[in-house]
Amino acid sequence: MAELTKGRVEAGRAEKGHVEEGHVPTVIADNVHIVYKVHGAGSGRGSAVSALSRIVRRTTSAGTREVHAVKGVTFVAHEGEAIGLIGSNGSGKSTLLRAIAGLLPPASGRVYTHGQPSLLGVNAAMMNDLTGERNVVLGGLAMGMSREEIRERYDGIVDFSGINEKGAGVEGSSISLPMRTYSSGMAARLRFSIAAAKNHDVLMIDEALATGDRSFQKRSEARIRELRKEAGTVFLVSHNNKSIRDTCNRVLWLEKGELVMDGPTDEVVKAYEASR
Ligand SMILES: Nc1ncnc2c1ncn2[C@@H]1O[C@H](COP(=O)(O)OP(=O)(O)OP(=O)(O)O)[C@@H](O)[C@H]1O
Repeated sequence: MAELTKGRVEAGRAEKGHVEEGHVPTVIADNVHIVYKVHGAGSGRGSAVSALSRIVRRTTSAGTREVHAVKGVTFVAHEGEAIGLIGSNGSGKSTLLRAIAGLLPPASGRVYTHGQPSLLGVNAAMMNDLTGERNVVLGGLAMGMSREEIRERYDGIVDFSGINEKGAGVEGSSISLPMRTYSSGMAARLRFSIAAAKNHDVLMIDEALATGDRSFQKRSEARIRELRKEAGTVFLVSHNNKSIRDTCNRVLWLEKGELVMDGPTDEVVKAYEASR
């Protein structure tokens, strides 16, 4: 399996003066293929007895199956773009996002990124037994903020999340309660708020907006627009076409791991909706 090549797009930076404003590349995916190897596929293959017998017979697992999740995807993302990823269930959206974040090595092809991409998933780790307050600090540190920056932005993060608002759950200051007492929506809001407090070169969001209520979604969409203005690139995976239309200026449409269409939001979403 080829190594993931994550080079900085120095060329884009170095030649910034020569590159048309707003066209500095931040992510280049060059014919990226991602293959999962699933061990223990097939009936009985996953049992301890069959694993032991394979060790004794020194055979490699006959039950290993490959899932070719992303097939030859190529695109260039630029500063200031918000790119939506759409497609049916299992079309490879999350896999492509994880590959851009450097969490999955391509079987072939390359991903070049400028700066450190941050993946904000609905499953981003939070410490359930710690209070929301402590999680803001830890999450901020994990995102690369200094303690000073976290102190400065703390109130903004909590206000943005709306965690302390009446009706968000427990009345009063929920931020001082352990995370395990939060609903999944409240936890997702806090995660988004922490990540959105920082300016990112490349921010990737996987369905995080789907969990908040409408007013939180509006705030999040506005913040994504701001992040774009601050010269970042935002990727958004969502099944909510409205969210994609309201937030993204460009859309990549994947089906069965292949890039079907790449273009302005309106055109691609229309074609996608017409195909269903
Ligand atoms: N960890 C894994 N191991 C093996 N196969 C996987 C793994 N994760 C995803 N897949 C497979 O890869 C393909 C693409 O999955 P992926 O989660 O990227 O799709 P998606 O477009 O994000 O789907 P959804 O819209 O349902 O979230 C699917 O066939 C899926 O079964």
